[in-house]
Amino acid sequence: MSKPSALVIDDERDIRELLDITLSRMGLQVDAVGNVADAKQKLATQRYALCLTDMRLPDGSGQELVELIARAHPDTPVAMITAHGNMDAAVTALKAGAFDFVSKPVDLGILRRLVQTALKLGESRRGMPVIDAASKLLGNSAAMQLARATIGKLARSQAPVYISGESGVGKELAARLIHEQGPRASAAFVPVNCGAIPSELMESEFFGHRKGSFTGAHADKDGLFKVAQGGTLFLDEVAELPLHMQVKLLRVIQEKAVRPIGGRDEVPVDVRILSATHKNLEALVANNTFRQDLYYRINVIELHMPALRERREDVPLLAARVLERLAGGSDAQPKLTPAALAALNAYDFPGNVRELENILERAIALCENGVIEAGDLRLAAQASRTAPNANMSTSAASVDPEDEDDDDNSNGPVHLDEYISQIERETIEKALLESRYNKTATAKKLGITFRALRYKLKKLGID
Ligand SMILES: Nc1ncnc2c1ncn2[C@@H]1O[C@H](COP(=O)(O)OP(=O)(O)OP(=O)(O)O)[C@@H](O)[C@H]1O
Repeated sequence: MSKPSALVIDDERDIRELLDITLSRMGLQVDAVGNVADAKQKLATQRYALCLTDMRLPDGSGQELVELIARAHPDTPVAMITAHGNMDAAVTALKAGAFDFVSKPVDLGILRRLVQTALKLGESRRGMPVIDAASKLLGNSAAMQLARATIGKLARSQAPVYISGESGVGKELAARLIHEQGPRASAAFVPVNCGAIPSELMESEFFGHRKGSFTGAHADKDGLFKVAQGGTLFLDEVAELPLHMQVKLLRVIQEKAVRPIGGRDEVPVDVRILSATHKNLEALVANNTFRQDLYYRINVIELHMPALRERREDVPLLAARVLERLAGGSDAQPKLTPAALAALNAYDFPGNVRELENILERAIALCENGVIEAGDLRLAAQASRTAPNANMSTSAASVDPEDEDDDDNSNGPVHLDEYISQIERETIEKALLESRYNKTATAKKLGITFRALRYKLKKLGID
């Protein structure tokens, strides 16, 4: 098999030579040129497995080359060599389609990893197993098809992606797919809920610590960046990062290196950062609770996951798959009556796909003979407390003939639901008080996950 080839564009002879030697030792055949015109000529005649370009060139800019390659040779990964600390140039290049950047003076360890990632992108084009995204991130609506196509493209880049969208829309699922479809798939995907780590433990959790660096540090501990080495770190609920951690994270992204607590040296890290929050991060930047510079760096590319009510046509497919999964392969899979399906189709789903899953799980428990009636969905009572569009929710409830006389029936199921909610609310409020409003401790006390607690707080309108 012929060697993969690389094109290096830098006007400094020393750097060209250094890159040439390093890449040649990695088994690449290297062409090294010193300006834009020569680079264009090479690109017109040969296919490259990788391009590395300097930012400032005598007859133009590296940015111009990045744009040209993204447009005319989209299969060729191009990385920008930036001046130390010039993240603005790196972000601009990533936005234009560069797959990564490396800053000067070039750290050879980081460069080697970058090259390996680029070569893997080539391998993935040559028949590595293809992930069927449509069977994981379900939905045939135009919005979901676009989301899946965007995810496929983002998987090829190393740029930080910020995934926005309401709670339960599938942000984590999207992040997993970006990881699984990309060159980092064989390394770890490490999701971390930034709201669930106590502020004082955060630095040690992220960066690790050395034995004896603080009371209780009985042994060396690897941080999450180390665990995710070569893979992806997914910062869920990134808005919950305290300001002191935001500063530290910014440095890591810039330097591509971490320093464990008590450690003397910085350790290079090769981790792609994906982040998400259901909060409006831009608004948090505006009121100074989230650093603008960090926002700018984690949000190089934004992927917006649409709310379920904006793609109602996906509800029947999602409902069918959830029922299938909950039935666990048994033949006695519960069925929705047409009225129940109509009620779901008209419902607003403030908690999105996660809420749909919860509704169906509860309906399976409530229904008789494996037939889910509209009343088993309990949409009306739930919607009156949570749906932003109460009219829509009421119309959903009216699809169910059984619910029509519920108002006159004080023993009816809606009242049972409210009674249960009341108990839930009291129990959660008591646990919150006892845990001094620490949500992680509250969730532990209640024996539920942090996410489940957050969902219930939202559902019950507890602030
Ligand atoms: N398009 C989809 N197809 C199949 N399942 C989905 C889809 N979207 C979401 N889900 C499911 O809904 C649930 C919630 O998804 P996920 O945790 O990815 O949402 P999220 O946006 O990260 O939520 P949060 O903001 O609360 O962290 C999961 O069980 C996930 O598998």
